[in-house]
Amino acid sequence: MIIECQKLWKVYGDGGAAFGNEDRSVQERIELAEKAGAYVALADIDIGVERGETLVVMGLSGSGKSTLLRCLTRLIEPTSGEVRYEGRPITNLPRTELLALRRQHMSMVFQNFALLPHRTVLGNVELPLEIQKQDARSRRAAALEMIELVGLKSKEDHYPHELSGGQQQRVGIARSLCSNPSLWLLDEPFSALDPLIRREMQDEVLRLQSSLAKAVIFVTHDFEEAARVGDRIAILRRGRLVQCGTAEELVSNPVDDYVRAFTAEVDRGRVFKVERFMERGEPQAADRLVPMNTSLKDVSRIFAEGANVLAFSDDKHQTVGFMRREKLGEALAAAEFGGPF
Ligand SMILES: Nc1ncnc2c1ncn2[C@@H]1O[C@H](COP(=O)(O)OP(=O)(O)OP(=O)(O)O)[C@@H](O)[C@H]1O
Repeated sequence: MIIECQKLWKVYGDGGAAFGNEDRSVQERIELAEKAGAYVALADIDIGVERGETLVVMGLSGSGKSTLLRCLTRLIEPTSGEVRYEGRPITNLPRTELLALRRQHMSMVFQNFALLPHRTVLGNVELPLEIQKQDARSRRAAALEMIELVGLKSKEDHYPHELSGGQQQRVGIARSLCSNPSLWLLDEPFSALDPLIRREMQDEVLRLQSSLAKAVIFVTHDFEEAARVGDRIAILRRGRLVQCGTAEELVSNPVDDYVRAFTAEVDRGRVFKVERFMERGEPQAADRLVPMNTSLKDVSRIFAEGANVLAFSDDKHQTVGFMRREKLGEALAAAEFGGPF
């Protein structure tokens, strides 16, 4: 794991010590603390993210998403529990070491872009390396590379106000990646963008993640976004981790109505992979071979383009299943309404 926490609590205000009695249940401890006048923002959270993995954190406003992100980097000090970076506890790391760890290995993208208005694109992107006291030449080279990577080549000398919202967030992304962090944190990075640009930016994150393989924690309110960018989704409710799993698991097996409400509006064809609907084995003939983790929606598109039989492969490119065009309707109905498959 790049970053993980165990039994993480953040309790604000007076009477916080009341939660500390581990003989009691988590719920009792929350009630004790709140009776004593404290506010429990995070209660007993265990979670971690591996290299190359994107964990999405979701929950209603005030459920503790930003607090969790900040406690993991100790931008907010946890009240109790352990945080480990690459297996090493950082909960008691001295201030200077913590700062160095953050600068070198962690970075964050914010909802409001947080760019410096009087600096150019280049000036903004190279800032983290300037803080690390890298020499001007090498930081400029690294920043230009990042600017190109996020598709803003030729905009190096522009100022933030000369850019669209989407472009400004690309600058935020380039800046956050410039120091080559292992842990990439994105706190509702696209909420201020309109839906089309938002999708484009989600694709951008997917593209960058597939080549850079960071450990990513991505906070969002939007389940469609979570399903698109996340390998796993963690749902928080009033500081507690209610459920953590793939989008498909949360949609097909929500633990309670709170989780169900998050997934209710989602396009299930996009979330469900064809793997659960395909017939096992090899077809006699197929028009195309497609990975079995393709969404049912994308499979429908391929059928719509004229295919009659599709074969599906596992991650070793072996054919493991197939689907005939006439089975698609049944699969889509099962995805939407449940049923045999
Ligand atoms: N310094 C503080 N003192 C007391 N309570 C706080 C403090 N900071 C945050 N809180 C409370 O902790 C809870 C969690 O806040 P947090 O910002 O993590 O929520 P969030 O899920 O990120 O919400 P949003 O989606 O609105 O950003 C909120 O109820 C908030 O009011």
